Amino acid sequence: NRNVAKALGVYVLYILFKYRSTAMGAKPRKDIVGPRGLPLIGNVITILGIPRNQLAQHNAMMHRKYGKVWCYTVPKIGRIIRFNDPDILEHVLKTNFWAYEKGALLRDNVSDLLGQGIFAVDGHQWKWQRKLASHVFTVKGFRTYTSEVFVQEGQKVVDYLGKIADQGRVIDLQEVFYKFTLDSFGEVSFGQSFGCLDNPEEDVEFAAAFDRMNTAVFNRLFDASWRLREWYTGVDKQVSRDKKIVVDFALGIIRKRREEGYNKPQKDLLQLFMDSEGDDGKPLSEEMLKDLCLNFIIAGRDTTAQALSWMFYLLHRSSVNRGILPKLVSEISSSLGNSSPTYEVLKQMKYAEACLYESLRIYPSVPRNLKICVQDDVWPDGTKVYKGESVAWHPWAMGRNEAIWGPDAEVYNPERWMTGEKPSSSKFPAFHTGPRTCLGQQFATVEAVTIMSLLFRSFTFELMDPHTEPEYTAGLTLNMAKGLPVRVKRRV
Ligand code: HEM
Repeated sequence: NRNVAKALGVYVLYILFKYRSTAMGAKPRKDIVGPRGLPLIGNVITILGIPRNQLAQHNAMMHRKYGKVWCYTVPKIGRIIRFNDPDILEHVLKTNFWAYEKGALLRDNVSDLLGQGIFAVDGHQWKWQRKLASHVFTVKGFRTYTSEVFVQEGQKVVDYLGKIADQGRVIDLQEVFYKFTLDSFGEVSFGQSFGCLDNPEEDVEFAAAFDRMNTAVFNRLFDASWRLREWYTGVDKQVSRDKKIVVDFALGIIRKRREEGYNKPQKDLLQLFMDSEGDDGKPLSEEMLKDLCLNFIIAGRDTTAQALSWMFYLLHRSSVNRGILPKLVSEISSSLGNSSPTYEVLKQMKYAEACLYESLRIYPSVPRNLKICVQDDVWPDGTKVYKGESVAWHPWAMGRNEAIWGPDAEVYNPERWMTGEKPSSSKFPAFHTGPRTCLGQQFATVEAVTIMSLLFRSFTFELMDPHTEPEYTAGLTLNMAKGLPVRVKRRV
């Protein structure tokens, strides 16, 4: 009837007026700057128009235009407030930690890959997993065990690169680092390597499946209708197949361990978790053991391999300060000589650590991040954040921000880390900060310093293209799209 039609018309006009420049559902706000959006859909068209591998650059450009806090709106997610400031980061990730969560939307998008593991969950679920995992990392002997694994797997890389050097071949160093970190993780997590370095020229099924899932999951974060898209394109079937490969692998190892028991002197991650209790005082379920181990592999494999790749790029690119590499090589030879690296010696190699962290400042393996506000909040600069709004920060943009790092922010200068006063984790958030800070920072640092020591002690490297910055792939982490082709020579 006419009255209903009239009421509907008025309602539509009201909605169109209310959401004239924001996505439907996002609270319209005049107190915060950002690009004007379209009625009902907000800024979604602009966002989708940004090439996925240019998100970091785009975000840095927007901060230059709008300052340290700006926002946009998209359907389903609502308002996303972006910031680029250590004080705000400290507030969001530390001071007012409980006011922000990863949220159900993220959990839903990534559940195929992360299940109910530590990375994906919030609140009580996260708290007890964090407590358990933190305990495992401080178990006596775990550090020694892991550094022995790094040396053992690193030696395989040295043997392989020796052959490549003798053949005069060009090699993708990033791929070698992926194999090294995955095999090391296999040993550390499950007491068995994935075998990538035993036959480095061949693909390993687990790694290939894992990589495809990673890409599929990342693409979901940009697409509210991903279920439909994946069904239409058949990606859903591929994801199911890949998930089965990854999950069967992990469950197979867990079941075998249950049947055969464990009698090695050093416990791997799986055994440490199997010997622990859940928050209900009972042993962990198979499902939880699988999620925990897979979350650790996800956390540590790509991040560390990429950090190594970007560091090798920065150390060899044409614009590098020529004094850095000789200083690093000299520290390696004076600390190690010809002996095998040990945890204690590696921890003393401060210049090697500085080279790694300086690289992570410019190329953080996790370049962007986002949380959902679950309690209204006010930031130190006065910005109001309402429940349901998302907040996002960009370690990539923060590392290049002159207001944070000074006019030479874009220069690779490990000396920044040698002054005795380390930058706070809010200024350098490559490993996150606050209660959810990375549990594997020491692990990753020792792993990276081990492999770089072994490699620089035996080889020299030459980039095939030292003048061009490698392109990134669209992904949760900063992968080089075409790898890092290098020529390797034996050091004379
Ligand atoms: C260069 C290497 C690494 C970088 C740059 C890095 C960075 C990060 C970042 C940014 C987070 C926060 C992610 C988020 O919650 O959104 C994180 C969390 C985490 N990382 Fe790392 N990570 C590295 C290596 C590792 C390694 C080797 C391990 C394991 C041995 C590890 C274990 C974890 C775990 C368990 C968490 C989750 C902590 C929690 O939610 O309470 N990471 N890492």
